[in-house]
Amino acid sequence: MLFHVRMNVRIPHDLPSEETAEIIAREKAYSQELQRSGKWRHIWRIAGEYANYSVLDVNDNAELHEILSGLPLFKFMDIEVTPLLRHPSAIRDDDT
Ligand SMILES: O=C(O)C[C@H]1C=CC(=O)O1
Repeated sequence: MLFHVRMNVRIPHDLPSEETAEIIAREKAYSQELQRSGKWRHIWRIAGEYANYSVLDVNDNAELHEILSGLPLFKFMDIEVTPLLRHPSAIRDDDT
């Protein structure tokens, strides 16, 4: 199942910089591992915002929730999820 996910990040300004850097490093490793596994298909920075648009390919809603709630930055994020399905006019074979 494909989901479009918008993640808006708001890290409190008073969080110590070492802690912020450590969380961001863990976030990067977590997301890159999921990208390598094929679960996290796309990640795009939204220009001018500390936010991203991502496409995740997961088995079900429960797996999506597990992945999103496991994000090291989860507690500093607002997340919007949109379920996707193949468009009847799509011509690419690899976008199901
Ligand atoms: O920077 C972001 O958009 C937040 C986050 C999501 C994946 C990742 O590596 O960082």
